[in-house]
Amino acid sequence: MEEVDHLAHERNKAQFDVEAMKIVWAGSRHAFEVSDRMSRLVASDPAFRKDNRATLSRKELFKNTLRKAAYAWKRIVELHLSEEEASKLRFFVDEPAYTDLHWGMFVPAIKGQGTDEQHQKWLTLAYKMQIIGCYAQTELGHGSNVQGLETTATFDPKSDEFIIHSPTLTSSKWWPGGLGKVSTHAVIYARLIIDGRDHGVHGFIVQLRSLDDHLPLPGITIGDIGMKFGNGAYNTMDNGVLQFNHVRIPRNQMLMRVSQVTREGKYVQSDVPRQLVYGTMVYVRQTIVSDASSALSRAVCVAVRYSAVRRQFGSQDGGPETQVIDYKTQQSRLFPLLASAYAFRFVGEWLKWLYMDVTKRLQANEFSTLPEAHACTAGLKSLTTTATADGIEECRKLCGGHGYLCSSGLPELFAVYVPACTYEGDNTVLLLQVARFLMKTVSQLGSGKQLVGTTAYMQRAEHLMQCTSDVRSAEDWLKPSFILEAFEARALRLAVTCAKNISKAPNPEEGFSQLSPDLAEAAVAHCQLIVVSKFIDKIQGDIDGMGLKEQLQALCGIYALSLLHKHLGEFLSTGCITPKQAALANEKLRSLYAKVRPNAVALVDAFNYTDHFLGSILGRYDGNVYPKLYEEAWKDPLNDSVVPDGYHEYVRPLLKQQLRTAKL
Ligand SMILES: CC(C)(COP(=O)(O)OP(=O)(O)OC[C@H]1O[C@@H](n2cnc3c(N)ncnc32)[C@H](O)[C@@H]1OP(=O)(O)O)[C@@H](O)C(=O)NCCC(=O)NCCSC(=O)CCCC(=O)O
Ligand SMILES: Cc1cc2nc3c(=O)[nH]c(=O)nc-3n(C[C@H](O)[C@H](O)[C@H](O)COP(=O)(O)OP(=O)(O)OC[C@H]3O[C@@H](n4cnc5c(N)ncnc54)[C@H](O)[C@@H]3O)c2cc1C
Repeated sequence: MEEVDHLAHERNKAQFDVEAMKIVWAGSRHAFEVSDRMSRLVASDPAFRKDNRATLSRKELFKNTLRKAAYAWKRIVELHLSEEEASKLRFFVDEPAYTDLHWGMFVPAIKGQGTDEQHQKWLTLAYKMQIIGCYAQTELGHGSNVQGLETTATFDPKSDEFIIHSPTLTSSKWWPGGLGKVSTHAVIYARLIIDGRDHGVHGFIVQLRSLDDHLPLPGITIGDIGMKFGNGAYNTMDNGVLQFNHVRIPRNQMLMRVSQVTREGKYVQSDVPRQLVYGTMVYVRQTIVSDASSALSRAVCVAVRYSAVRRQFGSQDGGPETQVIDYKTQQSRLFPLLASAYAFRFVGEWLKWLYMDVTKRLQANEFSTLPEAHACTAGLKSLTTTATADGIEECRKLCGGHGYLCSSGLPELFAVYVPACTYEGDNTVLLLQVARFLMKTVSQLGSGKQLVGTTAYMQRAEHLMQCTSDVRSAEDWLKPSFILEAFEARALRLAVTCAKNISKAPNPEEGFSQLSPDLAEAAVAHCQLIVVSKFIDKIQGDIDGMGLKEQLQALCGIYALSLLHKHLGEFLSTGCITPKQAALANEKLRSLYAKVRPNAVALVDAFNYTDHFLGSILGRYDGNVYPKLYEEAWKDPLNDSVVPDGYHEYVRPLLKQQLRTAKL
């Protein structure tokens, strides 16, 4: 039977070259080709099927994940895939697994904090998966407060070993992914104790399980911490609990790039900043920003396609009803999310560049850009994951009742995604890190210190503190200079107000604590400015392809002006814009929605997602939603029999009783 594209009429309306946009979305032609090839490889292989996850029991689900991870590794080896290809393949398998932590944290922790010798020994094993590792930092009693960790690593000069110990219940490692059932090794974070002196938290490589029978080594207790939010979802991951009872490891298993312990038990701090112990978190936070654009774009792809398929009301003379995507309210909820998906993509690209740049500098012992890299990764991780988690849920609502079905793919996407607001740093805790950085920067204003990078705008404090916007028409709001000035003035004024209020407190720490809600808002304003400015930079760079610039300009305008609308109170109360200018911004926003409307389906096609990856009947490429939704319902195990199990025990007696009552 010939396949019908129910969305063809939408695709025909597109005013830009979708194939060219796919390259822009992917970052380069090469990235597009790798991504396209790997997604098809996964989608065409029945071993990677994932449509049954919500109905499997935890044990079946977990075993199935182990099977897929092993099979993925087999394919990676057989096909001689590069690191880039392998990581894309795992991405498209689309199932949280111990491998995420092995490749995503264990390997980077050793790479970033280990010495050359340690790389040689441990990375060689890890790259071949002859050992499997996880990242065990968080404890039952302490997650956000890394300095508060309780696990100890006490140096024993007699045997040249560290003794790893969990002194309390709250010091049990708790949460690390891959730990519960699979990892053979871990990078453990513990307090280094030498001769009774506490040198703070350091990383250690510890073997947890035997490589022969997988049993925990003596002195080690490990298990899974139990079911998590949602069916399927993150329950494919064995987040674990771990306790040590005086476990001995050789001295050379402390990660010694940042500081060393000598044979004699001398603690040596190199000139590398201590904060590099936190380096793996900086790396992962940076990857989380790109992942946010992937998760949000996926939800938006489902919601846009389905909104074009779904019709409600407005039928005239027996004609079709209105596509829900044509309702302005639907557009005002959906298009800012579409714009955010693109915005996060571009800021993620930039952040990756920033991270590489810092890494290069660190290698050359140049540490000056580390605080900014920390503030940017922490802030953007927080901003993008909060917006993405909220955005996925909004997309589910945008799909009406059918969005609540697991077959829409959205409940599972939300359940898998939402812990990103917590892991790798709670989002509020991270915003307060940005705020600390901002307060430091504000305190340097007027000192003659040259501000660079993402705080360079503060250099123009004198102007930004008193300027009023020159916007006179709705059209003016499309000009990058007007948008940037409004966002810069708002961010700076919020930060400066916080600094002034802190200075009134008895001491800075007390002031910071009292003002922390305002500080978190100032941090959000600063981070939104970064996203807006990187979007503008992207558009001002080289972009080839028919109509691409126009579409991206419209999306950038939607991103910025919808934020302006949402945070209007801040823009008005800080005097950055007038109520009249706010009304003009809203007028412009409406016209941008109209501009994007005919291109909406093509703009989500540019993400190049296969139906396998989307995992959503509502988001199917061909828009053939109703027959497939109907078909899918019959696959539910509850429909295996017409009369359900339990009818005879629990339903029939009730009905009989009612019959007797009725006869009375
Ligand atoms: C909140 C902080 C940052 C607090 O750090 P602190 O040293 O106690 O206190 P502070 O006075 O605020 O900071 C001291 C100083 O350290 C700086 N700093 C802090 N973090 C970094 C960094 N990463 N890079 C570079 N610099 C950093 C701060 O800016 C401070 O600098 P300053 O003294 O002001 O110049 C820290 O405890 C932290 O990062 N907590 C969050 C814990 C976290 O993210 N855990 C992640 C566990 S792994 C995980 O969740 C994996 C999930 C993976 C998955 O499944 O995908
Ligand atoms: C799915 C998942 C996977 C994980 N994987 C790993 C892993 O692989 N390895 C690992 O080591 N860890 C892992 N974690 C742990 C994770 O990193 C921590 O949960 C996270 O850092 C938050 O810490 P917490 O749980 O202690 O939150 P808490 O700090 O207890 O937060 C609770 C509340 O207190 C607030 N709060 C805390 N401190 C402050 C403050 N100073 N100021 C204002 N408000 C504050 C927070 O905003 C939050 O609202 C994982 C967690 C999850 C959910």
